[in-house]
Amino acid sequence: MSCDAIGSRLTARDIGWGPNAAHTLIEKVSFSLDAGDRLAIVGPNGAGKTTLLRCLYRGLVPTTGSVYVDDEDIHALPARKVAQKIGVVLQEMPADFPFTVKDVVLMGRIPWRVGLAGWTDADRQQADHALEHLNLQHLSSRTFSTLSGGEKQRVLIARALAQQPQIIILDEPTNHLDIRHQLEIVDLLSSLKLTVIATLHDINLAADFATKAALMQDGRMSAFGPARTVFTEDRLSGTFGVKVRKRPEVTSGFTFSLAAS
Ligand SMILES: Nc1ncnc2c1ncn2[C@@H]1O[C@H](COP(=O)(O)OP(=O)(O)OP(=O)(O)O)[C@@H](O)[C@H]1O
Repeated sequence: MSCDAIGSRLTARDIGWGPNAAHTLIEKVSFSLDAGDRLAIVGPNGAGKTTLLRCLYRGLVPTTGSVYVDDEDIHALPARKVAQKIGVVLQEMPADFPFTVKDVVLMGRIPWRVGLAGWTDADRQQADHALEHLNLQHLSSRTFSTLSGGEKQRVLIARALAQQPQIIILDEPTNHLDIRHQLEIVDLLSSLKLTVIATLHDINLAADFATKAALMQDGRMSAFGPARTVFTEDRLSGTFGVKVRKRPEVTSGFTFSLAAS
């Protein structure tokens, strides 16, 4: 079942991308994840986090460098093969989607479909399992576009799980969620054996969730490593230009305030 799937290794080597030769948005990004790692990417608005994610899931072809999943260069693989390995949950929500929740989750099975065959029993089981995992069974017949932002987000995560990927990439997955659902999603992602890569704006949530962390600043990955070594007062204040204090009694208890000018 989707929740028992094992993650893959992912290696990014010297990734760079820009809309044209004179304009680079990310440069020389290199890092390596072991199977089952959970990477939190944090950084200021416009630092290049989403652009990096796009290169990692083959949404953009990097202008330099390569991305490997278990030694296979994803940009040399057909899109369908990559979709069998990497599930993606993006920030943009389809606004007017005339499908039920169950239909949307079943769409996660498209990379596994053979020819024009309809959904198989295995497809339906995977979709049901993902719906259960996200506590969404009661919404399965609702039209997706009638859901709240938080409910939509959970459906899109269920769709990614139904895809049975080894790696799941999420762009600000807790954005639309209230605090309880934020914690539930982070808990769920942490309970998977998959390799997970997520951009997050909440540093404390990121510190709780991540085995590895990366700081992005001005298109560069300025720090990467075990979360506890990356999330330090000095590094965070240098990256965000704010005063950062760590509360010693809590593992992930950072407080933030504007630095005196
Ligand atoms: N196709 C593009 N052409 C030109 N500029 C772009 C393009 N895509 C993104 N940008 C710009 O590149 C910068 C980085 O964007 P990106 O979305 O990767 O940042 P981010 O770190 O994810 O930001 P946020 O935290 O605000 O979501 C931004 O200034 C953005 O406007």
